[in-house]
Amino acid sequence: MVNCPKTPPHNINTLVESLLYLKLKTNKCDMTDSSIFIRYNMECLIPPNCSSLTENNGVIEEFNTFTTVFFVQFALVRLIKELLIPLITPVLLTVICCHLWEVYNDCQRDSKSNLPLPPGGYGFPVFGETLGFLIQGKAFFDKRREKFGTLYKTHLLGKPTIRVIGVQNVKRILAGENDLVTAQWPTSTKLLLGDGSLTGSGGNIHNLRKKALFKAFSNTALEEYTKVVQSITKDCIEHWCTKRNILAHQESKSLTFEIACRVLLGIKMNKVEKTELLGHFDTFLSNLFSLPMQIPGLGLYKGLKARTVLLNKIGECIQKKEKHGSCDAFQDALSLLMDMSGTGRLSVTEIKDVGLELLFAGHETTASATVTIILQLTKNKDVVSKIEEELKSFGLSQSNYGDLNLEILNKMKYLSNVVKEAIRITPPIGGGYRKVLKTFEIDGYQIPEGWTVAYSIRDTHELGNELVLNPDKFEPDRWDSLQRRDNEHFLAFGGGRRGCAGKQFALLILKIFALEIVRSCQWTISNINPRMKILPVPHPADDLPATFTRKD
Ligand code: HEM
Repeated sequence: MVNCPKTPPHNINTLVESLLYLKLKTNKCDMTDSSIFIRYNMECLIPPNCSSLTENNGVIEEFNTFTTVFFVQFALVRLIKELLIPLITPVLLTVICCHLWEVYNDCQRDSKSNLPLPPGGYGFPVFGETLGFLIQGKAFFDKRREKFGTLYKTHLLGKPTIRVIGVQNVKRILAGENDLVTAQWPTSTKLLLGDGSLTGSGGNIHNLRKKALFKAFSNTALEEYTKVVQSITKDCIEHWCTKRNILAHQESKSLTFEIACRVLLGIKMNKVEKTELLGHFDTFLSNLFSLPMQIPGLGLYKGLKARTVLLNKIGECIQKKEKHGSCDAFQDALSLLMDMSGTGRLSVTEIKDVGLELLFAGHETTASATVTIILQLTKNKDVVSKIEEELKSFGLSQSNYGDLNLEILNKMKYLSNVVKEAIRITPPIGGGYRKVLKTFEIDGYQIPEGWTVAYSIRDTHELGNELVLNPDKFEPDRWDSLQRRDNEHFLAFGGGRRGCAGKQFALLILKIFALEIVRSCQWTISNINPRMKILPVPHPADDLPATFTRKD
């Protein structure tokens, strides 16, 4: 028999301790013999007036169950202490923080308004739903549209944001510039485009800068640009046919970058210079929507470095023009802007920022649209045939036909419809951001002062309406019947005071591109339903491998 401790154990812990102590320290007790083990414990536990252990088999059995329960409990307590608490605590803390984050953001509503905030959520503290947006792209917005409808709250790029979809509501925001809303791009976009840009300005300053741009996109200027755009496009398509196998998206970017550099800034480059500059531009563009933190290695930091290189290049162009004038037979947009600065309207810093903005606004957007044109013409052979017919009717089917001009291009209605339908079905710019100047109401919800409102072109076009039926179908002919009610369903160029400054120039580039590929080459695409990425502009994830050959 083992000596009992002087005082019998009173509770679970002491009992377990004594059992373990026994197990580990005394060799007198054979642990495989449970009866000795139980007997020892019973002797320690049973009250002194209890007769003999052997006479209390029922008690022993009861105690047997009792110790089993103890051990199970003991194991459970250890499991909870050592495994679950370290795991559960962070999850619990995250849930609490997210809840507080929701409450904090909801408190930013306009308390003077009785209207509720739209449905939706703000994601994780500080980051909001930005990471989901950057990682999932279009699927992020699709899921929310499905869940919350055409008006919802979110937290993007450091700001509580309300996303608005639908022609009428979007038009209300576009028309409300300077009254209900003002331009508000994410901090990263603002820093990268600069204070001197149109995007970064509001009120009178914005009006002045925009007026200065009118001259760069007047009909006279566009007529001059037509020849240059056509010549660059023809050379480029010729090069595609010689090369045969191309990555259509990469090549389109190279084409529109060359057009933008040449026509907008008057920069002529060799292949090496172009590749180098395009590399900087890609870095600049891919970081336009990044977290607002200037930390080495992060997007914004890289984007700002690329911006410096690009601004230096534009600065060189300005200096050259100041010394030697324009080296081209035509006046590029930068020269026209510099003319305006002669009258004291734009400073050199503004011209540089606007120059960079034009390069940004005019090159990726049109590259995205040219890829859509290639893709849609591949899928819709009947559309190609109709363009060919129209070219024939204008006597333009031969690829060696001389210079195009603005008048002919404007007369080609079917070609215009094709271009328009391409940017309806895949709008190069998905939408815009604004800051709310005073609280207003949409569909019974408040859009609070100080918040960001993001209007969506892409979702609105995708949804269609009673006039735009079958919105996922590529139907250039739909514009014949809708022509006069254009702005009721076509938002690709935005609208109001902040509508696209380069709209006519963009249409010019795209019409010339569609015309030249249809009349001079044939092509095939290996994957006609590529996965699409939406940032910075929509483009196929595989860059659209294609094979081009000359028609003749
Ligand atoms: C298919 C091609 C293009 C599309 C779909 C497009 C679309 C847009 C949209 C939707 C906006 C308004 C953004 C907002 O509401 O905040 C905009 C603004 C602007 N676009 Fe375009 N754009 C295209 C091509 C161009 C080109 C070629 C240029 C010039 C070279 C250009 C220059 C601008 C400028 C300067 C603004 C700012 C206007 C302002 O803030 O007042 N865009 N564009």
